[in-house]
Amino acid sequence: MIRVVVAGAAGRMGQRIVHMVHNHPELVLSGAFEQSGSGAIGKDVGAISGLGEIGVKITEGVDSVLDRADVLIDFTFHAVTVQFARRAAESGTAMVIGTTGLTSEELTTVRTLAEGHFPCVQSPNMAVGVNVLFKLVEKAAGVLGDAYDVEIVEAHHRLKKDAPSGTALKLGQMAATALGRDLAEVGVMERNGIIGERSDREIGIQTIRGGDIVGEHTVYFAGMGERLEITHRATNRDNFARGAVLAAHWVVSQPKGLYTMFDVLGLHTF
Ligand SMILES: NC(=O)C1=CN([C@@H]2O[C@H](COP(=O)(O)OP(=O)(O)OC[C@H]3O[C@@H](n4cnc5c(N)ncnc54)[C@H](OP(=O)(O)O)[C@@H]3O)[C@@H](O)[C@H]2O)C=CC1
Ligand SMILES: O=C(O)C1=N[C@H](C(=O)O)C[C@H](O)C1
Repeated sequence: MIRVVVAGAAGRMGQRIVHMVHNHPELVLSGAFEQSGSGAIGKDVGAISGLGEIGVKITEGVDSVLDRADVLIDFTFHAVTVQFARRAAESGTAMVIGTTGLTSEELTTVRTLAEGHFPCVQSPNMAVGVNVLFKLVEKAAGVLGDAYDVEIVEAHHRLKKDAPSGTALKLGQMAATALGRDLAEVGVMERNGIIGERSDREIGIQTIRGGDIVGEHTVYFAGMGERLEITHRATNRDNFARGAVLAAHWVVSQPKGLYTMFDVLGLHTF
């Protein structure tokens, strides 16, 4: 059995991952933790996540459980993800990182640590449908080329902390790369006032936050006289959790290095 520890186990994603790990025939939930001060510490993680008691208590901090982990699944907060990656590097523990909002410096740190010390799957979206969307957008941008304006709109629940979503940024990167552009140069994340005409090369990424929207992404390829729109809508979090659990099962038998869901799902050549 593969021993899985879940970080942020009482969170929205943590709870769904606990469910999926608990019900997986080849995985065992060997630990679940929250940060110091959390009201969930000491409680049975099954009771918190709606499974009923399963005999695994939520403990305090990564060091309380890391020695019980073959793989650590992290859906928490960008700054702590890097701390967990440092600890995983020391112990050689595999990781699955779903947390978004990492700065480019934090992403570089995670990459360097993983390449030197442990296998890690990192993706801003673990859902199969979204990973297919990434590839469709890459292909569509490559075929349509500069004659079509690329605009991305994402919508999420009112409690989300980062914007734009990690998924929207990756969609922007996929389109930018296919068009030979650099998203850091051409990405436009806000428009307000007398901004003038749209430039040919910009890629717009706009954000909606409200209510309990789980996660929606639309990519527009707007041409003169026609428009292609490709949308993914998540209606619950199980798609993300299922992908994270698939990645956890896959990553434990990989050599050290940083991987994406394209590796897990075999989508590189799609
Ligand atoms: N890759 C993907 O497929 C997906 C990625 N995400 C990303 O996952 C992240 C989490 O999302 P979500 O579950 O909705 O957020 P939540 O806030 O519901 O869950 C995060 C959990 O992590 C806990 N946490 C924060 N700091 C620590 C720490 N130092 N140690 C242990 N636990 C900690 C939080 O505790 P506290 O409440 O005390 O802060 C909380 O319980 C976000 O970055 C989101 O964008 C979300 C869905 C899919
Ligand atoms: O915070 C969320 O909820 C989600 N975050 C991810 C992101 O930032 O892309 C993925 C998903 O859309 C849900």
